[in-house]
Amino acid sequence: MRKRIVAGNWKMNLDMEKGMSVFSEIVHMVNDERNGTQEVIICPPFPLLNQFAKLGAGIVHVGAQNCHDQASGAYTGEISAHMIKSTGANYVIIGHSERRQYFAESNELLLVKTKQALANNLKPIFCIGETLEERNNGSYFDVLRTQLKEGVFGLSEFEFEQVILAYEPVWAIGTGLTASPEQAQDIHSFIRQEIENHYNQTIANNTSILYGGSCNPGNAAALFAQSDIDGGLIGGASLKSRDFTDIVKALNG
Ligand SMILES: O=C(CO)COP(=O)(O)O
Repeated sequence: MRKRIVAGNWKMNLDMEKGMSVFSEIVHMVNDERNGTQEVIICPPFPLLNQFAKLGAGIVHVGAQNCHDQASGAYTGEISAHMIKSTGANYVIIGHSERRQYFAESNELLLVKTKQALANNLKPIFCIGETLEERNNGSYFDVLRTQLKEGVFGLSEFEFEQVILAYEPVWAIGTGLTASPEQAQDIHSFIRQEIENHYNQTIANNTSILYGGSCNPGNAAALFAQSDIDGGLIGGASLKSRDFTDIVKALNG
């Protein structure tokens, strides 16, 4: 059976002191709310990974927000999947729309990054999503299909089984405009069908597909009640311990 997951993406927010304080609160609160079938993950900026991996104590897991596509070498300023793993983190977000947009990351590059992550025993949280223009001009199914086909569908079955997918419509990220539960379910069921077409039904049924984009304590329960939505990838609301924990609670049903 697939896992239900809530992951927080802190993006480039909070410093060491504030980050430690919010994360400690989250660990404490999630410990009280915990339900063994769920996975709770926080993806802070790189400098916080090691401290958080220790503090998380297996109650809240830790992931990075990006990794480099090469194992090591002369790439000033970059961080490898191996380095991330060595901090105690177990996850990495790959292909967030902000990376695709601001750092020109292509589907092909993201496939290489995903392989690097897997080679270092990091679970990739692979993001796909359409822009507002693509939603409005009706090309979004094609866009999502291409992101899957040129990206994660380049993995073997064995590799793909380690991947968590996240559907994040770009028009819903940080805008307060959430996809309705029906709109999101529609896309999630399309993604699951694409997985079945490319791999098989068992793999499709076992893949966790998270929704991301202005998810908050007020709308999380309705989104998570959809049959193909297995949790959320949370931006802004993951920076507030109470809001984030309320979203974790919404996953309990
Ligand atoms: O980009 C996101 C998570 O990766 C979503 O961000 P918001 O929840 O702030 O819209």
